[in-house]
Amino acid sequence: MKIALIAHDSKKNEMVNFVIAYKHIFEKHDIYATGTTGSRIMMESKVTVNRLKSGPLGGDQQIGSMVASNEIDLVIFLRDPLVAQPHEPDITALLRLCDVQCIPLATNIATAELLIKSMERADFAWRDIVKEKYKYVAPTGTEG
Ligand SMILES: O=C(CO)COP(=O)(O)O
Repeated sequence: MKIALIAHDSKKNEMVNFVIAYKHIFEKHDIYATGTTGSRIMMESKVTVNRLKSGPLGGDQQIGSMVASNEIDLVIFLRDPLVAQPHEPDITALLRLCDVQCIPLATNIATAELLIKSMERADFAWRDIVKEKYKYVAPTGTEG
């Protein structure tokens, strides 16, 4: 499965500790993360991460694009609900796309734990069926 991990600054320690605690699960999956979150996770947990751009520089939109193509199976986005972000429209768009595509989304650590434990139990097997059904096929005749 492909898991996206994103954390705002005040939640980055929580995210790193979460990945360390469930390292045995995260190691079995493809992890994608926004820039700074990804660096912290890689440095402190040694879990391999596909790092995208930093959130405010387009990282949330990169993950949103993967969600729109139904490529991401789980999004864990530890948001800071008390601090306004300069890229709030990108954040809202990503959350909206998760709902559009019915992608499991955790925005706090309590839900993240429930979802990661359910992934360990293979409760996410339905995602393989959905991905196959809605596989993105690039339109033809658009090149050049
Ligand atoms: O801003 C973010 C999500 O909106 C997170 O980005 P970073 O992981 O680069 O800090």
